[in-house]
Amino acid sequence: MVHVPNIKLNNNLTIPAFGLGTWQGPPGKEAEVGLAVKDAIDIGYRHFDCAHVYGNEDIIGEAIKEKIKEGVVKREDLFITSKLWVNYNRPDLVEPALRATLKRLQLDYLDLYLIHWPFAVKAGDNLFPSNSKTDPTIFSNVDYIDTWKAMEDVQRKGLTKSIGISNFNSKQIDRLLKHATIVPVINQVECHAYLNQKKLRKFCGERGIILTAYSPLGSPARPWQKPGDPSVFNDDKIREIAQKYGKTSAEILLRYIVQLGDSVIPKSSNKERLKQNIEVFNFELLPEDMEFLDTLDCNGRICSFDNAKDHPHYPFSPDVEF
Ligand SMILES: NC(=O)C1=CN([C@@H]2O[C@H](COP(=O)(O)OP(=O)(O)OC[C@H]3O[C@@H](n4cnc5c(N)ncnc54)[C@H](OP(=O)(O)O)[C@@H]3O)[C@@H](O)[C@H]2O)C=CC1
Ligand SMILES: O=C1CO[C@H](CO)[C@@H](O)[C@@H]1O
Repeated sequence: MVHVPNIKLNNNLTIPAFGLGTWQGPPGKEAEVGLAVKDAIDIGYRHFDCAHVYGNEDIIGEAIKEKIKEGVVKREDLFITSKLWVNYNRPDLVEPALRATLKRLQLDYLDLYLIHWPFAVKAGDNLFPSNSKTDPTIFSNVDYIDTWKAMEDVQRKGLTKSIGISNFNSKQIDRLLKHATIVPVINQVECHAYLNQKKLRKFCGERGIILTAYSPLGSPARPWQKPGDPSVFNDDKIREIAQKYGKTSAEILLRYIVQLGDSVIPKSSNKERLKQNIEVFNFELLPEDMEFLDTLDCNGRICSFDNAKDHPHYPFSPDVEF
């Protein structure tokens, strides 16, 4: 069984440094995730990153239930994250949204619940509200501070062990901390060799917040990819380092994040790749290779949610450095 180290959170709980991403990019592939979760549990994965918007919490819930029933794991061995989608950021919708997630996952509590994005869209059950196919998204002006207060309430009620944020920038975190009673344990952000988040990691670390790195392989199957987009996954320089260690590019990219100290959540639905990915704890990159990988940073963000760029709580405006 693979041994995955834990990272200590600011509330003295821990998060496994490695987990499985469950966002299935291409539509129609939702069912694959059930098999992937079951394979992953057999391999030794204990940390699963879910979200309402991924549309597969029910399938993941079934897979987890099956593995608990088989006696392979107990609920308390698992670390399950989910995220509040932006149509439920209004404070009175947070608890019902979390309860619906728990129902789909067939769980009594989450280990971690995250605000998925700091901006909100029109409240209601439509995840992507717009007036027509060509119209832009209908946004709302819910303040993430008010959402956070409701997140604190659901933690107090025991519906989740910890709460955190995702896609928040440094200014938003500072503002949140001025109003928060509970400090977020995690900021889940895009992080890979083209966007290594050095400044945000330091900033969050000084405030007791750990980063979880999403799209650590550069999300090579993301639906909005265009031909010619830069690809960290296919970078020749990473391939060269991989050859030097007798590893794959994926292993080098994942080991890089692990050595930066984040929790990392690559997605795979392939049993061999699930095994390969979690074995990044059995080798180490030399300091000179870490330094070289640092030089590849080029602010290469791929998950930028451009639709929301004019929203006052959009996190990636050019006027905010990190
Ligand atoms: N908070 C947020 O806003 C966001 C969170 N996330 C979370 O982060 C997770 C990971 O990010 P994601 O965007 O999915 O992308 P990743 O960077 O994890 O890349 C996943 C892709 O890489 C392929 N892959 C995985 N392992 C290997 C390997 N060893 N060799 C070759 N190819 C490999 C997978 O294909 P295959 O399945 O065929 O192996 C899949 O197509 C998501 O699933 C989600 O849980 C992601 C985006 C935004
Ligand atoms: O986690 C994510 C992946 O999918 C979503 C869209 O469908 C993204 O917006 C999001 O941040």
